[in-house]
Amino acid sequence: MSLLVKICGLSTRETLDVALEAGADMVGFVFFPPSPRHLSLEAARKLGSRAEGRAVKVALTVDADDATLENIVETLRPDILQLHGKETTARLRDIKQKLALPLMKALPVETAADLAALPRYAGVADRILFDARAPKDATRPGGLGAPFDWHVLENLDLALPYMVSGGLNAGNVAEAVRVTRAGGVDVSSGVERTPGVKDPELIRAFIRAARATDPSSPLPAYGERSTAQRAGG
Ligand SMILES: O=C(O)c1ccccc1NCC(=O)[C@H](O)[C@H](O)COP(=O)(O)O
Repeated sequence: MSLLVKICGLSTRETLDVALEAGADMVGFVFFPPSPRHLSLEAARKLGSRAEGRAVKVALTVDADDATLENIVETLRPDILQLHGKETTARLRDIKQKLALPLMKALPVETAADLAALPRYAGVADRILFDARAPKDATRPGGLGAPFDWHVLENLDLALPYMVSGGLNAGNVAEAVRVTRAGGVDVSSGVERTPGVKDPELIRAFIRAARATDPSSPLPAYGERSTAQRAGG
């Protein structure tokens, strides 16, 4: 199956269009006020309708309560929820039962010990996102532009679809895929000129570099599978 490419933290119509036209499979929208990529619900409504049917819409939240999630689902109409906080497996089951959407659980990685959390989440999440663990003094748990040691995942044997993120860019994405054998890649800082400001050429370069790692799919992978298939794995 071809590599899934996610551009995360999109917040303008122009850069969303660039990501969609360049063939991103997934487009991520951040709902976390301390983030420079945070979206208002009204902006989410507009960007969500623009992306409808053209890529998997990912709503990214951090330990959000039910009301916040319900508002996001109503306005963005996401295909999958990315839970990027300390959400427990019980909370994932609760969200699944209430919202009936696929869940991608972000797991912070610094050392191999961080993989201990994987078995319990693999039993309830639909996808796993391995992201670089944020420093203790970070203002947000992701989107920090720093990679983790991908070799931590080199012997991973996981039936669940998983993506890798953290400090990716056009220059290192091929190595990240080679070492981790991830089925998807996710980038935010690596396609920005300044935090929260996506750059069209960096978006295009990243997607080209990611596609080049998978000669079986020179074309954008999005058209090959339904939105639901991409969202759920
Ligand atoms: O992007 C953010 O601002 C963010 C804020 C709070 C929680 C998660 C966040 N991003 C999560 C993502 O999926 C990022 O794409 C991922 O962490 C990679 O980010 P980067 O290292 O900047 O490419």
